[in-house]
This record gives sequence, C-alpha cells and structure tokens, in this order.
Amino acid sequence: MSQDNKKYGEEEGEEDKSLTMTGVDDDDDDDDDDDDLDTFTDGDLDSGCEDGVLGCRDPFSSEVKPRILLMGLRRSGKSSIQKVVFHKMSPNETLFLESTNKICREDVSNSSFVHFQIWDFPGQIDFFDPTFDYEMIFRGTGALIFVIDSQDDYVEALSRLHLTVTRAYKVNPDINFEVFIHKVDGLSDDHKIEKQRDIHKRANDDLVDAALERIHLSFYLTSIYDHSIFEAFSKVVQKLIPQLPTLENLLNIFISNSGIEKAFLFDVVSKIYIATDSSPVDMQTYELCCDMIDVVIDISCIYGVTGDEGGIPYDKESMAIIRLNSTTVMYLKEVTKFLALVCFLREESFERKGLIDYNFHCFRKAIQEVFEVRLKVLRSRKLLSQRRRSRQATPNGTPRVPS
Ligand SMILES: Nc1nc2c(ncn2[C@@H]2O[C@H](COP(=O)(O)OP(=O)(O)OP(=O)(O)O)[C@@H](O)[C@H]2O)c(=O)[nH]1
Repeated sequence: MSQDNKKYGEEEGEEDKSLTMTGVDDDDDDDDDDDDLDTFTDGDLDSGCEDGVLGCRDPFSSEVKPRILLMGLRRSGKSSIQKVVFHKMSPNETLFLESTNKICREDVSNSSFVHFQIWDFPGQIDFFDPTFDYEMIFRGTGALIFVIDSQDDYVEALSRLHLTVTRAYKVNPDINFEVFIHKVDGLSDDHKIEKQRDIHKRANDDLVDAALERIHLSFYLTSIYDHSIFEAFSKVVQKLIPQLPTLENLLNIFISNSGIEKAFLFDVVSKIYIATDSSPVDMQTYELCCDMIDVVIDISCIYGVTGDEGGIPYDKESMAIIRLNSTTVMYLKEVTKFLALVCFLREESFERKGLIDYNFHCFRKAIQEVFEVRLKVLRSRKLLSQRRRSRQATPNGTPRVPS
C-alpha cells in the first residue's frame, strides 16, 4: 500500500529544491524558477512580502505562497516529517535519511487551496552567520514549526526555540509559531501529557522573562508512526488558508441539513484536512478518514482508469461508502480534482441519500464559487504584476503606451 501511495504522491511533480545557507540553488534545472538565488538574496523580495501572514510573494509572481519553516535541533525529525507527510515515505524508511546540511525548499501546490512552500532547515542554524539572511527568510514566513525531540533531553532545544522565536518575532510578528513535541510514539499517555505540560511551561516562562509574553506558541504532540503528524500539519496549514471561515461555514450548513455527524474536507494527496465543521475532531475519526482515502486511491490505482495526463486515479466519479460495525456510515465524494469530502453519519440518516447528494451538489457548487473568487484575485494580481514588470522594463520607468 505504501509503495503505491509513494508513487502517487511523487507523480504529482513535487520538486525538491535545495538552497544553501546563502540561498544558492544547486539544482541546475531550476534556473527559471522565480525563487532562485537572485530572488533569494535580492532586496526586492522584501517588497513582495506585502501579504503579511500569507507569506512571501515574488514581486512578479501572481501567486502568494505561504512559507512554512521546519526548524529544530539536529536529528529532531524535521526531514522525516516532510518526507512522510508530503512524499508518502514510510516511517521506517526515515531511519536511513541523511542529515540535512543545507536549506531544502519544496513547493506544495497539489491542491486548489493548499499552496505553500516548506523550507527544511539544517539542525544548527547560526543566526550570527553573516551569510544567513534570516531577516529575509522570516519576513516571508507564514508559519514556523519548531520540532523538539521528546525522547531526548530538551533543555538545549528549548533555548534554541526561544532564540528562534524571539528573532523571528522581531522581524515578522505575524508568524504563527507551532511547536511539535515530536517522537511521542515512545511515550506512555501520562508521560506525553507531562512532557507537554513541562515544555509548554518552560517555553512560556522564557518568553515571560524576556517580556515577550504576547508571543503565542501552539503545541502539538506528534509522531510519524501514527496520524498525529498529519493532524498537526493540517492545523498548521488551516491557519494559512484565508478562506477557512467560509469553508467551515459551508460544511456546517451542509451537515446540519443532511443529518451528517461530522465532515472533513481533505486534500487527497497529502491527507491534510483543510477544513472541518465546528464540532470537535477526535483522532480516531481522523485516522478512519485517512484510511478511507488510502483505500479509495489504492483501489483506483489497481482498477481505475487514469486520465490522459495519467497519474491521478481520482476524478469526478470517485466516491466510496464504507459501513462500519457501529451502524455508522462513511461517505467519500470528490469535490474538486484535489479535494474530497469525507462524512460520518448514522445508517438511518443514510437512507435519505438523495437529499444528501442534492445538498452535496449545492455544497460543491458553493466551493467552486469560492475558487472562482480566488482565481479572480489571482488573475488581477497577475495583471498588476505584468503591468509593473512592463513599467520596469522601460528605461526611465515611464509606462509604455499600448500599441
Ligand atoms: N521514534 C521516532 N523516530 C523518529 C520520528 N521522526 C523521526 N524519527 C527518527 O529520527 C531520526 C532523525 O530524523 P531526521 O528527519 O533525519 O531529523 P532532522 O531533524 O531532519 O535532522 P537534521 O537533518 O540533522 O537536522 C531518524 O532516524 C528518524 O527515523 C518519530 O516520530 N518517532
């Protein structure tokens, strides 16, 4: 199963791009990428960061890509997290990952809503290294994930966290600070809670001592050996989706009119849920959704027909119904090329499938409208940047007269 998934994720064309500490892209075929060395060290980039929490935008690009940084001490598990969540690497394979010695950047844009860049940093970043332009990096950042190895002594990690957070906050106070208390698979439930409480207290005490209590840190218990890492990443990504309240509202309306107990909107490739209704999420429900997506994709890989472009065995016809022992039904339906709606409902509610399907039709239409607005915004941005570009291309900066 994991092999198929791996291919599926990789075929999406997620590129691995590496940058050294100074931002030198050593990938030859990446020359025409907007974010290569020139842009990375170019002061112009600052002017592209006008979108604050949304992340950094190249001055000439139409797309805003929130930047998510993965930081933490060596061997804390940063690269493993990235590989497991976005490359479908099986957790055991991460044992053979080599230490990262340069910044690795990856674009994640396999979903209509989920577009961001992940920057995986080497364990020990020297903020005082003059070649490391941390101001420029933090200025364009939407979320900073700091990974702490919970199986190791975390005193050093906590002082590193404090240094990183305070530096980043000074540059960009809009960054979301997310702390992953990682590798909790080796801990008992009591031990997990105890660690979380201790780390939470120490990290916040350090901030209070530095008179920076206004900095908010969010904590998550994570492991690559279960779904906790996907759930934590989902929450990090959701904070970067400006349409989130609209999506949540649509889901609330949909479930309350259809007798559905819980609904998630999933990015199928990464299994990140980009929105859910307002009732609380429990881990087991989330795990069942992930398993259902795996089943649908695996069966489609074996029996489905891939389109002309090949690769994605997921289309308009994709849907699945799974009846659980507990008289609960799981219902999955395609929403867009990349998104799936996964719902939980009682068997008796599922008898009104016609009503559910009609409501789903309305829900899908509403989602498409949200997309259209997004596309319109992107188009107008593109137009604006094209104008800006042509203005800069003229020798004295005066606008060109259209022929
Ligand atoms: N038990 C356990 N081990 C993990 C987990 N995540 C990562 N590891 C292991 O931790 C080790 C280090 O993982 P890496 O992903 O290379 O760590 P890193 O933070 O990227 O390390 P650098 O590149 O040196 O900064 C590997 O052997 C992983 O298998 C986890 O959730 N649980």
